[in-house]
Amino acid sequence: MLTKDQVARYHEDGYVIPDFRLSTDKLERIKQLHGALLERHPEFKDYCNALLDYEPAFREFAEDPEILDMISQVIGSDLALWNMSFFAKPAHGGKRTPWHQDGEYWPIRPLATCTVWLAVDAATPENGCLKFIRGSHKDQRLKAHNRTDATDVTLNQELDPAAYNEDEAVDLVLEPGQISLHDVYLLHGSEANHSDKPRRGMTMRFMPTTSHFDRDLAKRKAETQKIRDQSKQKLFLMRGVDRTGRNLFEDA
Ligand SMILES: O=C(O)CCC(=O)C(=O)O
Ligand SMILES: [Fe+2]
Repeated sequence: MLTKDQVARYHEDGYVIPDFRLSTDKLERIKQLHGALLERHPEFKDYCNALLDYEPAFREFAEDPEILDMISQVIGSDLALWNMSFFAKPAHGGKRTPWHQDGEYWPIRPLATCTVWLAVDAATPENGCLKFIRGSHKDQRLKAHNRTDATDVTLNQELDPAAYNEDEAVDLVLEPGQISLHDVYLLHGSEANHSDKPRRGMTMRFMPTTSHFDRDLAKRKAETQKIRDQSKQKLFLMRGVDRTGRNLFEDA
C-alpha cells in the first residue's frame, strides 16, 4: 500500500515512487517473455505498444494485488487495465521518447489513467531514464502537441517547445524491479540510450471505470493524429464494476 504521504505526493507531483520491488524471479520471467517476443517480432526492438495482443501472459504482472491496491488508492476502487507497453530502449542507440502528455494519445473520457512504469533494468540518466516535470499535471489540461515524423523516436506527438521548460525536469532513477506511478496529464519524456546497458521499461495502464474508453473517438484519433487505431483495444475489468455502463470488457 501507499502511505498517506505517498498518495498526497502522487496528487501534488503527478507521480510517486512506491516502496515496492518486483521479485527477481518475476523480473527474469518478464525478460524471458520479452526476449521471446522479440524473436517472433523483431520490429518491437524499441517499442511495443500493444503487448497483450502479442503475448497475453504479460497480464499476470498487472494482476498483482499489491499493485492493484496502490492503483485503487490513487484512482479509486473501480478500475480497468486497458494497455500494457514495453519501452525496450536497447543499448547503443535505443530511441528517445519525445516530451508528451499521455492523454494526447488516448480516447478515454473523462481523460484519466494511472500508469505503472516498471524498471526491468536499472534506469539512469546514462541509459535514458524517464524525466518528469513535477506538478505539470495539475491543471488537468492537454497542452499543444505537434506531430513529428522523425524516425528516431518511439512516439509521434511531441509537446510544443513553448509548453514546457526542460530545465525543470527531474530524472526518474530506478533500480530493477522498482516502479513509478504517473498521471495521464504529467509532462514527461526520455533521451536516447547511448550507453552500453539496455533500459527496458514495462508499463501497465489503468483507468477508473468512471471514464469511458471511447472506441469511436479512437478511430477518429487514429485518422487525424496518425496514431495506432485503438478502437479494438482489449479492456480488462480488474476491480469493482463499470461505472459508465458503456465500457466493453474482455471476459476475464
Ligand atoms: O519509457 C519511456 O521512455 C517512455 C514511457 C512513457 O512515455 C510512458 O510510460 O508513458
Ligand atoms: Fe508517456
